[in-house]
Amino acid sequence: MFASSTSAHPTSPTYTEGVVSCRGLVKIYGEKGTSVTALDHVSISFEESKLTAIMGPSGSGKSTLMHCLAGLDSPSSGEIKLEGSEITHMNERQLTKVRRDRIGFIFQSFNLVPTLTVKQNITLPASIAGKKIPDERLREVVEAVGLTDRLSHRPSELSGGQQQRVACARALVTEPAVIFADEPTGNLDSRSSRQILEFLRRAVDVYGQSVIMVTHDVDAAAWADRVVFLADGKVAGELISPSRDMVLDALRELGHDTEVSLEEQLTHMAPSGELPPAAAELADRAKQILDNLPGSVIDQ
Ligand SMILES: Nc1ncnc2c1ncn2[C@@H]1O[C@H](COP(=O)(O)OP(=O)(O)OP(=O)(O)O)[C@@H](O)[C@H]1O
Repeated sequence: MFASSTSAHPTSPTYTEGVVSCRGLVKIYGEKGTSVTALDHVSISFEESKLTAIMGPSGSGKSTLMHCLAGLDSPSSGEIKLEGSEITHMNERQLTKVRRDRIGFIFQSFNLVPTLTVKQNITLPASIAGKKIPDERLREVVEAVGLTDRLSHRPSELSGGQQQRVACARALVTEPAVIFADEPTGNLDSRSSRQILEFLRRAVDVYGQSVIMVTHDVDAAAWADRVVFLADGKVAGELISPSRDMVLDALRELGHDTEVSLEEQLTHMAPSGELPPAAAELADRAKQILDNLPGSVIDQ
């Protein structure tokens, strides 16, 4: 099943130490009898200055992996290294410092402070750490997200896309070792999603940032340098420099094609008018049901 990583077939990732890596990571929630193994011996490494997408069906462990790697949740066993330092045995104070100084977060729900202005939101993590962001750096990042004329606005005065751009600027401004993005485009329309993905791409290509993004969105994944697939708490394969079609094929090969909604497939229907697989299957099923109905029902 696994072939060349530049084809549509996902390959098994090899383990080498990157900006973030984990080895033998296990996360079990709950007590014996009712326990859930969310991560089942995951070993994976994320290279510096790359945009990596993590995909997989609901419940496959994507958020758990991201939360463990970011020091927001503690694994049951295994090791996690951030920039070469083992974080699994750090105490809460050390972890807080690592999260504050070396990690940027972008969440689906933006997580902005409503009473603060855009500028204050962007500089908040640095202010809490008692650091001043150099004016030049702030100007550069604010310009990159296109918010120069919105700095004194409150989040409620911004669109969803603009709010997520504030969250992106906040994550980037302190130049963290890695930015974790949990479904960063999940709440956005396609235009705003594109702006966020363009921004994340630039953060990697221009600023050399490392971004790890959980997504269900095939289009978002196609912006990544690498897509890692999870299934049942395990790494199921990966793609390097994937196209949208490669991601779709890999999801199908891994048996995850239910992740691609019919609506999404219809949006990308081939110009020839050919039905995408899920729509064709649905049409077939509808036809079978109609064919098997008694004539009187159809005539009514
Ligand atoms: N706090 C928790 N307590 C108990 N079980 C949990 C907890 N968090 C996650 N799980 C379980 O762990 C498994 C992995 O969950 P996780 O949220 O990591 O999956 P996911 O791939 O991110 O899913 P989704 O795409 O739906 O967000 C699931 O079976 C989930 O029910």
